[in-house]
Amino acid sequence: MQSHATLVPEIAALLSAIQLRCVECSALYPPVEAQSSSATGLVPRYRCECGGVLDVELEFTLPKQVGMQGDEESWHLMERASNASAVGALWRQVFDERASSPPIWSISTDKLLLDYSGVWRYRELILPAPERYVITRPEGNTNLYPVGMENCPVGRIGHRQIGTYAGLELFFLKHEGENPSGSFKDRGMTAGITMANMLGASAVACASTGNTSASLAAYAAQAGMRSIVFLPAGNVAAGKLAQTMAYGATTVQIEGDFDAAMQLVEQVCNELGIYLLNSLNPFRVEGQKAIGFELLQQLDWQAPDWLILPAGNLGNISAIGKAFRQAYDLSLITQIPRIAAIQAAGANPFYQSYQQQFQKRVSVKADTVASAIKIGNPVSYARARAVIEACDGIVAQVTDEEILAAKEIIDRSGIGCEPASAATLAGAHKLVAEGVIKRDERVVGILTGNLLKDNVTGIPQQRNSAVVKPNLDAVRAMLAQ
Ligand SMILES: Cc1ncc(COP(=O)(O)O)c(C=O)c1O
Repeated sequence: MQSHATLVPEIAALLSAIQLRCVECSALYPPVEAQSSSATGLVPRYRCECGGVLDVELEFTLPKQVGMQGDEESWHLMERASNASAVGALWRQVFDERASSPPIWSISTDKLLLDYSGVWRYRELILPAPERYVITRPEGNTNLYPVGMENCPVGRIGHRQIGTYAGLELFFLKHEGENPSGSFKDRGMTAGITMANMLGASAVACASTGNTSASLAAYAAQAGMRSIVFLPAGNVAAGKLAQTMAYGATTVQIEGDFDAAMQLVEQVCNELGIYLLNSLNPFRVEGQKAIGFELLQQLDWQAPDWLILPAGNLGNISAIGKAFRQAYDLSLITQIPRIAAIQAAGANPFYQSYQQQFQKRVSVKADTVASAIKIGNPVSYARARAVIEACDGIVAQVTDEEILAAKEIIDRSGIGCEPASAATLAGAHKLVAEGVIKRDERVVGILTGNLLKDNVTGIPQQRNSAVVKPNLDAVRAMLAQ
């Protein structure tokens, strides 16, 4: 990484505006520290001295041109207005203007333009990086499918079986498997790799159950950086492993589980000066906040009653919970959704801890068919716990059978998802049946990964498929069966 002296002034200024706060003890740190003994010059900080994880703090500034009807002075007055809803309206204007994808090539200036339609639509709330350092595919801008039951006023016929299964009248699924590498990880990765780029990193690394590694490898390739990934051998779905290797990552398959890989990568990065891009890195969490902002904007800033999502390493719940809180503080919304985190019963440390009112942190030996959430000692435990407590959220668990039953419904509706994502629908089904979520409440569920990531687990290999002779009689006979 670059030394402090060689950081360009605009990056040095951005870094000095950012502080990292420990989620456990509130200690504050700069995002990078100069260390003369280090061969790399600048040392990024991922943890507090007390071992706690860190959270980005940054003051938000509206872009100047927005809401500037009069002179600059009146704009500043407006910006400082005590009328919170007026400020909320200004932010909404910024995000609404950017939501439609602009041309990415300007003939008049002969310049490539940054696509602001996805994650970077919210750049002031995520990472106000100078444009030329931003590494983006672009990502985000994923669909929010209305999937409510029969009497739902919107949505496709084939999708209603999802709402019927959940027992929800107004239900939406946001498909994060529609991101460039096929999972929500791309949202955090664009922010994380942009920070790596600003710091002049030449190599990046992560531990992964498969989706982070695929995303990291894709973005590192784009940035011209080396990527090194640590995977639990034999526990990564073939599609994810194929992506990771095809994008050129050095792939270290360790004889151990994800939790062991996570411990190892942290050591390796600290010792060898490689930039760490797990969600332990607080800038990954900042990028993933865009899921929360985007779904609120897609609902015209009318917050849903509930958000449901699968929970593994707990980075995503931390990010979306933070986004909801910030959207509320900026008067973009008037109510904070409750969050339901769903764990697989065989990989349920967060659920067990929740059952004990979070009095103690639990870790387990994880085992589930949903390999993406096969995690026994989640890194973002403290962040996620704070989110659940602040939003009156809940943590539930579902069995592998419930996950696979829900996956079949999502797949057969034509939307499709990977096994871990189906925990969302399995959780909705269970929580509505138990009366925790009411059937007339407005609910958004997150589908975290694409169906093609794992083309084996939970996919009937035989149904509706047969090899026949190439003639009409054979086809007739087959269809009649
Ligand atoms: C498809 C999928 N769903 C859910 C998760 C869990 O997200 P988190 O680890 O942020 O809790 C992951 C994490 O790898 C994932 O890949």
